[in-house]
Amino acid sequence: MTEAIKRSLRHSVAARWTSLLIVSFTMLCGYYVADVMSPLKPLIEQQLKWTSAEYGFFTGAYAWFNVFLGMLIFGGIILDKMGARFTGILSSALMVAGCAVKWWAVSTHSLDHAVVPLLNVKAQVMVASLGFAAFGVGIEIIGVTATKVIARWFRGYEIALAMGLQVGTARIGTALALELGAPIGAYFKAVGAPVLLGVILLTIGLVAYVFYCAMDRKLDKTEEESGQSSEDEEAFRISDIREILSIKGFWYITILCALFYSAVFPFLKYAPDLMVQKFHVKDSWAGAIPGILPFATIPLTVVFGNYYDRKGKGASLMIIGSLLLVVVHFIFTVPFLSHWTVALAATIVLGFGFSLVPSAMWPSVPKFIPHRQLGTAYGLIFWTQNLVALWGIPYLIGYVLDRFCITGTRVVDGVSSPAYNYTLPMVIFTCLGLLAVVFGLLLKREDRIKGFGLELPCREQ
Ligand SMILES: C[C@H](N)C(=O)N[C@@H](CCCCN)C(=O)O
Repeated sequence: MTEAIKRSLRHSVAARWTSLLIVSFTMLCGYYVADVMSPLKPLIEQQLKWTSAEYGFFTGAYAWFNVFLGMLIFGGIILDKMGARFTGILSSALMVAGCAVKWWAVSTHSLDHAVVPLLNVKAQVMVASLGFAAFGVGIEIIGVTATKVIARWFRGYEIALAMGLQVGTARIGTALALELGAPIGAYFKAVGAPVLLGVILLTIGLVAYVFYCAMDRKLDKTEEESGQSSEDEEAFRISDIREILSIKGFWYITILCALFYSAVFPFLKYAPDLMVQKFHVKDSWAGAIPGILPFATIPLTVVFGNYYDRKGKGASLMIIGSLLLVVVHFIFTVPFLSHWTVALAATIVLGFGFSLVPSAMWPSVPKFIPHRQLGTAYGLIFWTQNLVALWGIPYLIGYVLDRFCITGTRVVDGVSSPAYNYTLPMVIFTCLGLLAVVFGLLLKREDRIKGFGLELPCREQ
């Protein structure tokens, strides 16, 4: 056997980075579609006559199947049992199909005036929501798949930088959606236009993933030939779930993830309104300051990922990131700090927190979970995050706002809407951040006891 055959493909710099490029591109397309409807809310209300409640119903659909049908848990298990090729193609195809259904629903007139019996929901809203729910399964499972793919190719190399680059690239998709969604919709005078662009992008992403599959097959072959398949290739057993759940560090990182993202993702959904209600930003500029966040995180995630690879300190980075979150939310809580420059400065600091934690959290999991169980482990983490951060907390904040925070009525261009005091929701976000710090500290202590190596560099020196 020649030396060239003996070496696994993952030792090739070009192959490693090409695989990262491909899966990151597929993720970018997914993140574009995940966020493209947010800047279209006014157009949706004007053209499709959806109410805010209907828009909220649609937005929440993202997590329906993931959370209530446990699709993320099954997705993680399928990934460990069937591999990245099968799972990646399946989830990419699901994203395309879900987005196509959503596009059809918002573009057709055949659903006009139809209502779903018993549920009393407009048929158009329901079909678009079902499409978005299917897309939600696809994007979350491809997220788990991409993370495991990167962990496999970059083990012992620049794993945190690679995961940071993947997250940073995906955030370009978010930024494109926020920046381009409304202008494309306005140019074509159609909500469906930027959604159709999403279908096209996702189809290209699927084709790109098919190319990745060829590399993955080649990686399997070279790993086999070089005798490196070892425990990675052992079949996944259902009893592995028990094993994963018996690791205290796994619980700490899962809870930290749920708390941290609960203080970021739902906050971002309400941030434009907070800017208007507390910082007296004009309605038309509501999204300008929160919109800075994805841009700030693109380079920072990469910088912190690189730092973790070279210097380590993963648990400390997660604690610092969570602390920054507490500071930012506390600033947003203080009633007299209401100048827009405060909001701008706080959002930039939030960008640091929102980069520090993801750059350190995702590459830390392979330090204490064996590769063959990684899909299931990430699936369980994503499921908990979907349940708490993407479904439970947004619902709680909406309830708290309606029940306890209405202070009067605002009238803009002759249209009246409730005026809110955001102090209580911001106290909730601050507490979530504080709890994230506590679980970060617990994780660091567990790391010291068990020696996971979270404070050590990821890259073999
Ligand atoms: C929303 C999704 N479940 C999520 O957690 N996304 C993370 C990145 C996770 C992928 C890590 N390779 C995010 O910060 O967007």
